[in-house]
Amino acid sequence: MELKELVGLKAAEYIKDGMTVGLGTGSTAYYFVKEIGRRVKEEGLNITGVTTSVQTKELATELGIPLKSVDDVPYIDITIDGADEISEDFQGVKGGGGALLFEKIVADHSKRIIWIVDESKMVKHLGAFPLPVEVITYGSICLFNRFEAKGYNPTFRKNADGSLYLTDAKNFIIDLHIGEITDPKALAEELIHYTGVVEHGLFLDCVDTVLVGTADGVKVLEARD
Ligand SMILES: O=C(CO)[C@H](O)[C@H](O)COP(=O)(O)O
Repeated sequence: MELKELVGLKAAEYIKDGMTVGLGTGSTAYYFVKEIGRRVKEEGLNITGVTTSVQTKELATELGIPLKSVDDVPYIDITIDGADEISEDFQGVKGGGGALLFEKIVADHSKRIIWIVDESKMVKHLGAFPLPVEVITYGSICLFNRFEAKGYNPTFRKNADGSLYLTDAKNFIIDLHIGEITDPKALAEELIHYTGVVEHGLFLDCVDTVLVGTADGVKVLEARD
């Protein structure tokens, strides 16, 4: 079994009847959502899902998982999502799949967050993976130029056909190729203050548990210990 599937199935064990569950986005979260769909159908699992992207909403709907908008629940009990990089001190980069904005809104509304990754995502310091920044389309070239002047090596995210990628909220993504991020908190603070930046992919001090798929099985890392 693929490591992504292994952690996706393991994560589903954390879901109990009656929970409101944040459903993440990406190829790892896919296996989790599929398993939740199976349990809803075959075992009568009674949960309410809150999705983090149009892609996950379509999958969850197809699987028959009851859904609500994040605006219609008082809180989310637990959110299971993927990540692109997780540092030794449990800071994360997300948004490789383009869903960082909705993922962060759902994360902010969640009592517990579990990230599911294969071991290739666990790093000493963040920065090998490009850092996504979601920006409104108006003025995005001005922002791009400012990032370039800062030495952040920006690139506009594009689709396979070369057109500019649009997020679910109809914004652009500028990926920053910064290299090692020595002070993620300072960078997060800087990025969010550029006019036109909607959100960035630094997810700091938010994860509770990380499930890491390894060749020897799933490792459970508690971030708050
Ligand atoms: O943040 C994300 C989407 O915006 C994903 O969780 C992240 O990109 C990991 O995806 P995958 O499990 O496919 O590697």
